[in-house]
Amino acid sequence: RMTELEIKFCSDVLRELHKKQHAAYNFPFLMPVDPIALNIPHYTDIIKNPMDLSTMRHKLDAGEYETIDEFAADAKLIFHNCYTFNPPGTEVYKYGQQLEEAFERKWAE
Ligand SMILES: Cc1ccc(Nc2c(-c3ccc(O)cc3)nc3c(C)cccn23)cc1
Repeated sequence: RMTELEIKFCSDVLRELHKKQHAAYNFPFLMPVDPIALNIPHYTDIIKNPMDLSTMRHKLDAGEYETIDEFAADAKLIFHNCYTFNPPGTEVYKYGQQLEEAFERKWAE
C-alpha cells in the first residue's frame, strides 16, 4: 500500500542513517545484534523483537512494509531495544540517542 514516493522516502531515511556522518554512533545498529559475538547470550531473553537497519532495508526492498508508519515503528523498535538492554548513560545507549535524533530529523523532513 506504500506509494513509490513513500518507498523512496523510506529508502532515503535508511541511506541517511548509513552515512559516514553518523559512523561514530550508527555501527551497533547496522546489523542484527549478535549475542554470541558480543558475549551477551541473555540478549534474546530480554529483547523479544530484535531489529536493525539491515533488516529494515531487506523488508523495504521485499515490499514487507504496508505503510510508512510500519517502517517508522521498526526504526523505533531499534531504539527501544537499545534503551531496554543498554543501561542509561552507557556508550551504546548514547549512540542510540544520537542515531534516534538523526532519524527524527530526517523523518520530519
Ligand atoms: C557486555 C555488553 C554490553 C552492552 C553491549 N551493547 C552493544 C550493542 C547493542 C546494540 C543494540 C542493542 O539492542 C543491544 C546491544 N552493540 C554493541 C557493539 C556493536 C559493540 C559493543 C557493545 N555493543 C554489548 C556487550
